Amino acid sequence: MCLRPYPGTVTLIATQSLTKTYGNRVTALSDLTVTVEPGIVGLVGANGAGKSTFIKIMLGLLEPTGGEARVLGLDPTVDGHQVRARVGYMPEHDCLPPDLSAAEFVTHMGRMSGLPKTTARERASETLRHVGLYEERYRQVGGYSTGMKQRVKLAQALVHDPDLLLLDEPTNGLDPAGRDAMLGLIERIGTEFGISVLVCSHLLGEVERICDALVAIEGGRLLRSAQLSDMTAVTEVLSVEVSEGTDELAARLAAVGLPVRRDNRLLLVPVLDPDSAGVGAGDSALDKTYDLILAAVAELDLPLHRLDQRRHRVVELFATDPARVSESTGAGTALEGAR
Ligand SMILES: Nc1ncnc2c1ncn2[C@@H]1O[C@H](COP(=O)(O)OP(=O)(O)OP(=O)(O)O)[C@@H](O)[C@H]1O
Repeated sequence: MCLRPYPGTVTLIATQSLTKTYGNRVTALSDLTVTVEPGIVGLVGANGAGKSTFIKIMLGLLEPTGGEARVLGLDPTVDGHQVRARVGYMPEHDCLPPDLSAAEFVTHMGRMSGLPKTTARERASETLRHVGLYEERYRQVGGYSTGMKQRVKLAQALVHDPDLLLLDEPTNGLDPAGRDAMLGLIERIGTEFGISVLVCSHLLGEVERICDALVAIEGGRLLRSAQLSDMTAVTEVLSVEVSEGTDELAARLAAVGLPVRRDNRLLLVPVLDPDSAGVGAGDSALDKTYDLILAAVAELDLPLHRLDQRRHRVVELFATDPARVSESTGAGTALEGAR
């Protein structure tokens, strides 16, 4: 695999009012206008949000019913072949022939992408080594674990050395160790090999771990597209957690003029208004707020567990129905579909 920088100035994906309706009944994508720049980008949304539909349109496998799309400057509805020559695709569901070895299958996919026979064989070995399956490459795929099958799916997407990888729920079915390994691989593909990656997922924790930017969709509509750092910018609220005496501390903070809101074990304290009486000239309102909290904790002699400036969370972008947000996956917050 050759080392190279991201194809810097090329916009990876651009859509204008992209719409896809299935059979005049289900609108999977609705008037979606978005631009995706090079890097590792997360396409996040609950199950049924339209992520797979988006990927299939980008690959030229589905026709949109309205609007336009460009992938690496190409129109997938007319240049599907050229798009697929430059883009690797890892589908969500199991699609591997059980009676072929990984080496045979990945070589075959390389041939399908137009590589000559010997090159395809060499590239298959190299790619399988890269995903950690070199020793096992002559075993039949049917006997592989889920984690190994996911790696074969990743290898076949990489075999023709694409400029862009489209990965649909790449950690599907993996245990925590397998998930970590897969995320590590995706990160290396982006950072070491300079291949841009669009990762579709309903697991916010995962994409937050490895992505530079996120495109968030809900019900086929764009919620937001931005750098991850912009989505998790600091707020004007401090979080305080003490191991005991939370009620006492809340009362003391209120008494010194800090309005407090309780969120389970946390006390949330807005940063003082810079013009308020307690903030002297030369003091920053933030420092003053920290000082008042630390003084209250010290006076009450409480064990301070945490004190920091609260950040926005990506999950705040999505509908706040708690039934559709679950923290129980081991991969951070998961967005649950409405269906
Ligand atoms: N071939 C199809 N015919 C009819 N409706 C479809 C078809 N494919 C998808 N849909 C519907 O379109 C909507 C978007 O589906 P899509 O698979 O793109 O979402 P997704 O975000 O990828 O979800 P998942 O992760 O569950 O696949 C859903 O309501 C889905 O039921």
